[in-house]
Amino acid sequence: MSKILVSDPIDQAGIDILSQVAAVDVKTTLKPEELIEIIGEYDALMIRSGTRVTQEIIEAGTQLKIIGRAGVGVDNVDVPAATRKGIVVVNSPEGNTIAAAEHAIAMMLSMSRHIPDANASVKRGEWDRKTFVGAEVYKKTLGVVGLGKIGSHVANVAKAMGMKLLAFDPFISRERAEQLGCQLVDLDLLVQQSDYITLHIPKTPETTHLINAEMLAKMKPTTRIINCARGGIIDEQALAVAIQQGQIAGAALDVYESEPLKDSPLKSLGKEIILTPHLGASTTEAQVNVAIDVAEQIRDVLLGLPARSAVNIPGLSPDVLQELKPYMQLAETLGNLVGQLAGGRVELFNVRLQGELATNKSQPLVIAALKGLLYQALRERVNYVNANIEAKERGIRVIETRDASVRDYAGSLHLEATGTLGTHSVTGALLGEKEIHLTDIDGFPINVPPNKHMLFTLHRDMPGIIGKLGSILGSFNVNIASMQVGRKIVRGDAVMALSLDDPLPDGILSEITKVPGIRDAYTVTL
Ligand SMILES: NC(=O)C1=CN([C@@H]2O[C@H](COP(=O)(O)OP(=O)(O)OC[C@H]3O[C@@H](n4cnc5c(N)ncnc54)[C@H](O)[C@@H]3O)[C@@H](O)[C@H]2O)C=CC1
Ligand SMILES: O=C(O)C(=O)COP(=O)(O)O
Repeated sequence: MSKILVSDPIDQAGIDILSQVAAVDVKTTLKPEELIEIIGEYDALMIRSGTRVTQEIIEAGTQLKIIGRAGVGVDNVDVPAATRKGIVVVNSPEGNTIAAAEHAIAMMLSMSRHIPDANASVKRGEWDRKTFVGAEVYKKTLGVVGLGKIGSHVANVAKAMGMKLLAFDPFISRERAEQLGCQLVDLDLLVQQSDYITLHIPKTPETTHLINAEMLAKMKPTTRIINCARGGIIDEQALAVAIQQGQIAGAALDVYESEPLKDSPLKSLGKEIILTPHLGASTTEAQVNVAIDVAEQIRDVLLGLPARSAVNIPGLSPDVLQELKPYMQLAETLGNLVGQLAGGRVELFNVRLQGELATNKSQPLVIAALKGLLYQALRERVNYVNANIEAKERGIRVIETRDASVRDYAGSLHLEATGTLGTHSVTGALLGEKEIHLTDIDGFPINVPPNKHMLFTLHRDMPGIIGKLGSILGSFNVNIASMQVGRKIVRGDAVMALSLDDPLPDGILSEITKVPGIRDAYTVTL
């Protein structure tokens, strides 16, 4: 039975799903060295932001197949190291969007009305109404940095509160920003004009210290800044100085350069600053959402199915995946088959997406085909995550082409592998939405479902060949389940595809190729 380690607090709904397929250990107080020591036993690791999954942990996770982040940010996971080892990293891109957006709004209003300090003063027995005079957000300008899922919801709510909206996001179109009621501007203008600035971007090398002393100096003395995205996007030292010196009015932070926040000049500031302990995603609703979302993906991956929100498998969004699911197996089977026909080292791999598959959305099928192609060499070590890297390291050039005009089937795939031993091709399609059929081998039309054990021959179409082949297989005690000949012209070249009940014993191929008229024979195990 598989084993899953849950190393951060996860809602029980997620644990229940994981328990359907694996033994689940919940250990939420592990030190890094303790995690390294035990991770080798586990097939999957489920985390939140509390666990740093370093390269060292990934190296020690010799059985790991998947790391599930019950939330959005995967900056605490060494994703490139996981990718190199073929470990899928999944997250929950939308499960906590509303929670994080509402936290940002709550921070903005709490900061404007000094709610945390006013509350504390009443609880101390005071009744001080002068100190806590606040500011309204109505008709003020909110600058949204990062107009993705969370930033968009914040913009919608802020608009409803009567705020004027500026946005900075180099990857968002002007039309999208306008739809959200935001004027798209550059960061300089945004920081100069905003009364409130809220950050909703990932932490990357480009965004680290994006808000630094220089940026803070451009802000108005009345500006308040909110960071519910990632620590380190604001330079904390520079922020503390800017608040102390009255360069800006205040800040509300949920995330920090180093968590938990220990010694920091931010802690000694007064009512100008609000600090929460990374609570953006901490609502009952969001925790149920992300736990279920990620646990389902871990369960699926352990059952051999693809994940819907893998961060290190390109182009696999849930709706696309749903559409492509039946074709993924087709692509993988054909890749495996053509790899075995080609034998030797493959140098060029051409994947042609045909009919309704001839769209950009079908790109994951290329990876699935590549995974199939590499299966003979790498077995279980190749997966959707590392297939591209493995192909590159083996010097396999992958060419992807599309032909929407091929209409024999709704969608079909044509794979061609050229290697040290020559070129082979195979085409396949789905019948009745699920059943895989091989429709062409090396340019010869056939129509057979793939079988675990198969034999293909290239021969001259002439009387007696089939009989001779049958007797050889019989003499080796191999039972034929089905047989089909594909030919272009009568008595010309032909391909025979045989499905066998038994594996082919060693030595049988040389017997088969001795039959006059049989030029080549290939065994395939799928
Ligand atoms: N405090 C908390 O508990 C939570 C924090 N988060 C964090 O919130 C952030 C935003 O999350 P989502 O909205 O779900 O992500 P998203 O991917 O939907 O949006 C991010 C946006 O940032 C933009 N962006 C990327 N680089 C940029 C740059 N250099 N300058 C300006 N814009 C840039 C992207 O184009 C995208 O539109 C992430 O850092 C995530 O980790 C998310 C959930 C909870
Ligand atoms: O989803 C995210 O990016 C978050 O920051 C939430 O973090 P958490 O799961 O609450 O540790």
